Amino acid sequence: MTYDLYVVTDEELSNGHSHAEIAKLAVEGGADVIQLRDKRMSAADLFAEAEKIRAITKDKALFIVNDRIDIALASKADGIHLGQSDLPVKAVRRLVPDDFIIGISVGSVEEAVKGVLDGADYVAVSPVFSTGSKPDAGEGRGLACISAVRKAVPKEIPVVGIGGINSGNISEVIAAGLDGICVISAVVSAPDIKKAAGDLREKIRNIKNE
Ligand SMILES: Cc1ncc(COP(=O)(O)OP(=O)(O)O)c(N)n1
Ligand SMILES: Cc1ncsc1CCOP(=O)(O)O
Ligand SMILES: [Mg+2]
Repeated sequence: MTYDLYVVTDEELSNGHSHAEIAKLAVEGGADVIQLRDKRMSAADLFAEAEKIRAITKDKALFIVNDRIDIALASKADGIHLGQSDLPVKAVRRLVPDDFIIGISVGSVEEAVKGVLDGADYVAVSPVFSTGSKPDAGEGRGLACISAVRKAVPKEIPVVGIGGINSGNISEVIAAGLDGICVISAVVSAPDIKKAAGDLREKIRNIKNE
């Protein structure tokens, strides 16, 4: 299981694609992880997209649901992504099977260490750079935060990063310590989602093999 290329869906930032269409094209391009993220859909509509994405990702990619443990469990997703203002990791850990993946957004070493102690399976430095894709994300934490978090958490815990990452800065974020990169616009807003995912994944693999 790898977190090399982690694609977060966003219908509003795509050129007319549904979450499931984005997921299908990204998986065809080689995405390792798909996160369903939508702050506006009804539970019924979100569940319908989640079921489609579960089928698309089966045996091909991990499927993570943002924020919503009800949708994640009901759709048999592989895991959930939680932020600092979402349900606490400890509370969700009590609800889910042992192999269920819990990811946590972190903006500091302290949040990363606490997240792992509470039971998170991966940490996401968030946001790495400032981004227009999440207006309330705040200021970028920068490369120093990546390096500090990577040093502070056990090597078995993947450290990914999100926010303003694209083909032009992958090298530096991986050099700083990221195990995988999470993107919205670099894939979802591209004219050819499959090609954008494929190009990014190839670049990540090449950098890691250098
Ligand atoms: C992989 C990944 N990292 C960070 C986030 C952001 O989570 P959060 O801070 O809870 O903000 P919202 O995405 O819920 O607006 C994420 N979703 N995925
Ligand atoms: C969901 C999320 N969480 C922190 S930044 C962000 C948005 C990332 O989008 P982009 O890859 O387009 O900067
Ligand atoms: Mg959240």
